[in-house]
Amino acid sequence: MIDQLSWNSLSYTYDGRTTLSFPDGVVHRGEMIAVIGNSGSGKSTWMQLLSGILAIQEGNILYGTTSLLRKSETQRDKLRSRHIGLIFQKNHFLNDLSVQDNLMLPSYAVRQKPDVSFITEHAEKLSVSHLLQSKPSECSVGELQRLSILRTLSTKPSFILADEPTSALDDVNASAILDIFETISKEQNIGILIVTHDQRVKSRVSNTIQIGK
Ligand SMILES: Nc1ncnc2c1ncn2[C@@H]1O[C@H](COP(=O)(O)OP(=O)(O)OP(=O)(O)O)[C@@H](O)[C@H]1O
Repeated sequence: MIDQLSWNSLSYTYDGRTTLSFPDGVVHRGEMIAVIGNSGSGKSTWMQLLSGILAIQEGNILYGTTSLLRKSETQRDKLRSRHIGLIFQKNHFLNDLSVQDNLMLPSYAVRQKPDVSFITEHAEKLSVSHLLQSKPSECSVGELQRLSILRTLSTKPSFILADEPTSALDDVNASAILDIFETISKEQNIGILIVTHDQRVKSRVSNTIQIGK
């Protein structure tokens, strides 16, 4: 378990040309923050750095007191799977499998036995328990977004990094997703970082980090 995620003096250069610099930040478990920036400002790059998908070029990232600096890709993958849950804008579900089987895949990926009672209990809380035997293709966009939150929760992360989780949703569904994040952060003491250009998120978080101008 780690209590905080922090990063400092972070910058990243693509092809020796485009240099992106990021403001320093720290997020604690139980907090919910927004990372806001215009298109092209570097939000995806920042998210990939924080989650260890990209290697650090400049600066440092700490999971608790463990630095990602000079860690191999395999070491970063391990740290990510232990501490971080990722939610992407496009939900990647396998349509040949039931929703429930999809929800169990992350546990198999880290060689753990899926916690079926956790999935059942949280499916109830997220109002998706009636979908567990359905195919992902039979679910709505809002339902898939709630299912992807459940899939991430099943790995019991300390922090969740969510990429534009509300941008494709109408006001009602966006508000429902933000309600769920708020409950998760409080009840399960998870730090939630929402990467977005959706201004609706700003009023719902305790802190906003602006990337770019
Ligand atoms: N693989 C890459 N190679 C070269 N340049 C890249 C690469 N990925 C991103 N960039 C550049 O880095 C800058 C930031 O891109 P990034 O995708 O991080 O921004 P973003 O804020 O997530 O944008 P959006 O909101 O449009 O998804 C852009 O100018 C982009 O063209």
